[in-house]
Amino acid sequence: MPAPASVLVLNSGSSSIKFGLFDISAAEPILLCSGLLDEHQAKPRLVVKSTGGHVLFEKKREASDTDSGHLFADVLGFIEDQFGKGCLRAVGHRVVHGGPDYSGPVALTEEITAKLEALTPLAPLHQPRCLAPVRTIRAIQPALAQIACFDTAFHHGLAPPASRFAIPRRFEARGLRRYGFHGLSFEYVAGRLAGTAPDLAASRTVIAHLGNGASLCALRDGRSVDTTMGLTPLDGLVMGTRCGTIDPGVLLYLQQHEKMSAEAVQHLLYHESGLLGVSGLSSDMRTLLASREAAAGEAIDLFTFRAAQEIAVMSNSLQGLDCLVFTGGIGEHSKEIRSAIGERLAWLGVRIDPAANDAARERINQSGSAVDVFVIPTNEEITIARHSAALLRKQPTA
Ligand SMILES: Nc1ncnc2c1ncn2[C@@H]1O[C@H](COP(=O)(O)OP(=O)(O)O)[C@@H](O)[C@H]1O
Ligand SMILES: CC(=O)OP(=O)(O)O
Ligand SMILES: [Mg+2]
Repeated sequence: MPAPASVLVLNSGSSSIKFGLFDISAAEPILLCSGLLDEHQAKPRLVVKSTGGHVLFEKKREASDTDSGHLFADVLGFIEDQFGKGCLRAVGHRVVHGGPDYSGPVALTEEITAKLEALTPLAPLHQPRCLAPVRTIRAIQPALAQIACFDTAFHHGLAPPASRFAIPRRFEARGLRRYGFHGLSFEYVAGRLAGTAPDLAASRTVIAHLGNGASLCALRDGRSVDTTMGLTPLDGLVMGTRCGTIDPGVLLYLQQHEKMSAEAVQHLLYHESGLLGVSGLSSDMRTLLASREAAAGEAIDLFTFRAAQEIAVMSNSLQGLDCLVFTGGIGEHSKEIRSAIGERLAWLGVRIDPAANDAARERINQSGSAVDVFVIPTNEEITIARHSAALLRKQPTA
């Protein structure tokens, strides 16, 4: 049997690397196998599984393997062995920041890769992790097409005042504005919502992507009109290790009075803050939920307080709230967090049904709730596969 035309999708998040291999010979990509490297684990391993859940390939990440480059070389080797030489048509990458220029996927040339690498200061936790595999794969298979799909693209239509910062206008001309992230996730979830509840497709919807990184998107007619992340993925909600929205005076204080360098402040806000900083224990919500320590409870409390607060802000941008959707590692798996956020939003008419919430059903609101509430597992990988396949059809030599 000839090897199926396929696309390898890489989704490099802040705490995990996910990948999927998709057969793209039909109109809708079909998953052939998937992999995960969860960096919350003490000894991270890349585990590749068949769609039936069988482990096909396992690889320990070496301590020296800081950018996971060798893992991708192994993954390419595994794909050739398992699915045949020449089946790969392209690698589709999640690239977190697309800057002002990209409103959709793009075939990665050397020039574009360098331009995206230059955006590293705007997403220091993600951009190098997303782009390192591009260089590794180019070194191994220079002729293989590589395609970037951006977190920022879904929010490209954001307009003032939502996109504007209250700083002198000359900085806006230099690109300092709200870009927003998690767009591949919001795009997928909005599509699923439209399929599941077509009457809600045009409604005033807030999608809460709650993972290690966390952000909200306010959607009207399925399009992003506001979002909590800004120029960088540091803004908005409390995250695993990121602070979210903070008085900018804190940054000045740290530099001027604590005598911290800009690099030290950056490290503090991206790597040592959020759930980890407040709990002093862990960035992993599972660990905090299982802990009896008071500081763990306080970190969870701040997380749900800020999430509910920002959902109210997004509802104001929409002038009301018809539908709330939870997604991301925490949003999909934690009934406790969904319930706590729902309780804080009771004044907005959110009523979560405890039994439906416990069972993580797709719809979890009570029948009398003014707001429809859903849990929709995200799938950034298939979104990237769809975009990559579409670009290959348009530009077969991509
Ligand atoms: N069963 C669970 N209960 C609570 N939190 C969970 C559960 N499973 C996963 N999580 C949380 O999801 C987070 C990872 O989310 P995910 O969206 O996969 O991360 P990333 O931002 O790296 O893509 C972890 O930090 C973990 O705290
Ligand atoms: C943009 C972002 O924060 O992504 P992640 O949640 O994967 O870290
Ligand atoms: Mg993610």
